[in-house]
Amino acid sequence: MEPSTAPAPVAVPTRRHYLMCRPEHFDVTYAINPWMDPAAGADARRAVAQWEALREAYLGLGHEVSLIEPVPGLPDMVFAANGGLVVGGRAYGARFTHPERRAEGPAYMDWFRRNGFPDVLEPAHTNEGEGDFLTLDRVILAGTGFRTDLAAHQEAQEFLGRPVVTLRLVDPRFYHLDTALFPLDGENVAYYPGAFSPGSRAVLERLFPDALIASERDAAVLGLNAVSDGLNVVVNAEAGDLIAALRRLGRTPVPVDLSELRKAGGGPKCCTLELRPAAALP
Ligand SMILES: CN(C)C(=N)NCCC[C@H](N)C(=O)O
Repeated sequence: MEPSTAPAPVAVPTRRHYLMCRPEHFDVTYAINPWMDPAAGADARRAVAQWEALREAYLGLGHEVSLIEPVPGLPDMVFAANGGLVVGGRAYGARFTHPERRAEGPAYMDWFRRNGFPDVLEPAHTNEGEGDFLTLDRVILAGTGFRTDLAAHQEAQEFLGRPVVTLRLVDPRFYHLDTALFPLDGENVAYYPGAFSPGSRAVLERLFPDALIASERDAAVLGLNAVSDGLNVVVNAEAGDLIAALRRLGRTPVPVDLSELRKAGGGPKCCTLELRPAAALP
């Protein structure tokens, strides 16, 4: 972890609205990323207990949490972040890469339409929602390389009217952008450089000269799959160096144990889709 020389900015939390999906049907029955081992499976009861603690953490921080009904036969549906991208009250739907998850896209789009987000774009291009689109005040950062197509970056930009900056992922362990980077607030990010192509690393250095640079050790426990409200950072408890660095930056880490969900390759952010109403961003 590189020490920060810049004075810590004053961190201000804002109240968020999250969508989550209880992992009632969670299991590891197929392998679509290097974290998944169907022979080992997973324990849905343990996953539900860990997920409940995550939901409690958000409620304890004063955030609103809405729930989508889990669908039998869709064990990865708990990873709500992949279900779409909601910015300015508009919902850009997901279109999953792997057939095993394809039915999740319409399920989430249906939820958006029925729950106050009628302006939904059914995507023409493959994209896995907030797994590969991370929203800051001025730009949306977008990952490609493993799941989300480059053409989806354009599609999201046109639909949402916000600049989308493409970042290329190169390490299969970090197959979604939100495994390798998270917004600390509306203007700055934390990331693991090894997950990105040289050109994308240069882009990140230009855009975020004061970024928090995370180690491979923290990235390898999905420490960067974290959720910040501007002050409080809900983060995998095993990411010790990252947690210490957040404290030094004046942030409040909120460690959680999602080790059961990590068996499918997910962490706190994967379980959390932010619903940004119109006028929530500058
Ligand atoms: C953004 N991230 C990392 C996630 N939302 N990950 C969860 C997806 C896990 C699922 N088994 C898959 O491979 O699609």
